[in-house]
Amino acid sequence: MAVFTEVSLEAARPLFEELQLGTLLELKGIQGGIENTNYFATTDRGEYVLTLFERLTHAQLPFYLYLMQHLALRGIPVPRPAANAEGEVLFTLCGKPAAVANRLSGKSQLQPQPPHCAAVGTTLARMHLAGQDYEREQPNLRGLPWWNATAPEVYPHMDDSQRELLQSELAYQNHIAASAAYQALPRGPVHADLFRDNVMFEGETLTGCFDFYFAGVDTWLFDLGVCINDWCIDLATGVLDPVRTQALLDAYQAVRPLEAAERELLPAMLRAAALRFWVSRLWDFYLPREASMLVPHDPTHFERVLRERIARPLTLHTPQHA
Ligand SMILES: Nc1ncnc2c1ncn2[C@@H]1O[C@H](COP(=O)(O)OP(=O)(O)O)[C@@H](O)[C@H]1O
Ligand SMILES: N[C@@H](CCOP(=O)(O)O)C(=O)O
Repeated sequence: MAVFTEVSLEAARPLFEELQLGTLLELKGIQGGIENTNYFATTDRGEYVLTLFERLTHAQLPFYLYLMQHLALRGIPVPRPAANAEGEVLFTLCGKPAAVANRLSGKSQLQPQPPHCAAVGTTLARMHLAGQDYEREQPNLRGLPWWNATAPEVYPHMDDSQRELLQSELAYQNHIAASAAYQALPRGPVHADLFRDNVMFEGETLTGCFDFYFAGVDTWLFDLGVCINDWCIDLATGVLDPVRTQALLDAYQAVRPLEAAERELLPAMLRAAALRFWVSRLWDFYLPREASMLVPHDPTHFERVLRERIARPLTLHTPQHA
């Protein structure tokens, strides 16, 4: 379910009028999603998505919504939040922060093939470059400081071998983060959660990326690691599929070739990306927030991925176009 707040046509109509999106004809609750209330909205002008934010506050949302607007204006396929005459994109509906964006066509590709991975690589690199001149600042709130703060909360729930792995990986990532090579990595606003379920395709054409609510400023390489760890793996084992990995990396590098330091640190960032989702899944699993509607994902998946990245670091091949 993903309609936590019921919205009537009458309640939503004034917002669509203010946004000059036409007369609202239909609202249909979207069943996917676990965090927000989402409706497909039909007006006499087109198809939109109405989102009521159930967790994020009015103060937190502008970074994400204006980032989506910034990227959409630069031709990146992301939902563009509709603005009123004053340029505002964040509103209040039924007592919740709310926004309206265009509806993306297509559907998620949950069994990606090399062309899908290549499309993700191309779009990710274009997104990174397009975000360079975004002016709002917010760190990745699920970055190293959060992992360091959260690990002690989950240690009591782990067995010895898991705790040792988490402790040693955190020590390794703190060491990497302090290095000159890491600090020189290019960075900017990153999606930070561009998993299979956050991208739409029509056939092999990528039609949109959505769910920017974990975005923040971080290294572009970390974002690349997040994508590879989801799009290019065998989900049962966590093992990287060499063909899909190469397809994603080649496509990314055809738009933005990796710098020498990035090539060197990619194995470390693949580990960082696995650690990030292992920690968040452990936290969601063992310390569910009161009244949370979130259904926790399996933490052992990313424990497996992390062990795999440590055991078999990725070796980079020369890109096809070089
Ligand atoms: N702009 C959009 N265009 C088309 N479908 C969308 C759009 N935004 C969200 N959706 C649909 O709504 C579902 C839930 O959205 P998501 O952002 O993942 O919600 P949640 O934040 O609750 O997890 C997605 O799986 C997708 O099917
Ligand atoms: N991709 C994350 C969970 C983030 O939730 P989302 O549904 O908002 O993308 C994970 O797999 O742990």
